Amino acid sequence: MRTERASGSGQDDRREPKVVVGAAIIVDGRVLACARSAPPEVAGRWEFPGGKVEPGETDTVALARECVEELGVRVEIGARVGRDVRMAHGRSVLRVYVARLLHGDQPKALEHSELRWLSAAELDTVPWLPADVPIVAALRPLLAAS
Ligand SMILES: Nc1nc2c([nH]c(=O)n2[C@H]2C[C@H](O)[C@@H](COP(=O)(O)OP(=O)(O)OP(=O)(O)O)O2)c(=O)[nH]1
Repeated sequence: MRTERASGSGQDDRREPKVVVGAAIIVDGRVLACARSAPPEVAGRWEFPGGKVEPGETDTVALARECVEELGVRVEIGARVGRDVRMAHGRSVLRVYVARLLHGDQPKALEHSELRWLSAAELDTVPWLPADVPIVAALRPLLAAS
């Protein structure tokens, strides 16, 4: 007989995965790629700016907050890029949206070690985090068309 495992908080392990949102900020056919500075196991890998959706936040609110915290920019969030990608043994998913810079804001590396604007042809020139790879593939035709 199958028994349900419970976590320390009393919730069972089949609850919805936590969502990490990322922003594919596109300007003139290039997307902003960001090199992680921490923690050590992912430092030097590249990602989309973003982070965990906190309780009570929508994806859009979380992404706008993270773009201010990490880059100092205001963004408008658009369409999804690719599908949710499972991470951390299925306990969380990565969900990426197209984003547009507002009010002439220019991204600054407030938390990342480096920022680069990559064209479709340059997407493979940086080592992306594993979960980002299928999303980068979905992004390529969008960049090429823009
Ligand atoms: N932001 C972001 N995180 C990603 C991407 N791809 C990927 O595997 N991740 C992973 C790395 C981290 O384990 C997790 C997000 O953690 P985070 O540290 O960015 O989130 P956060 O800003 O909310 O962090 P914190 O408040 O818990 O410190 O998702 C991506 O493209 N963007």
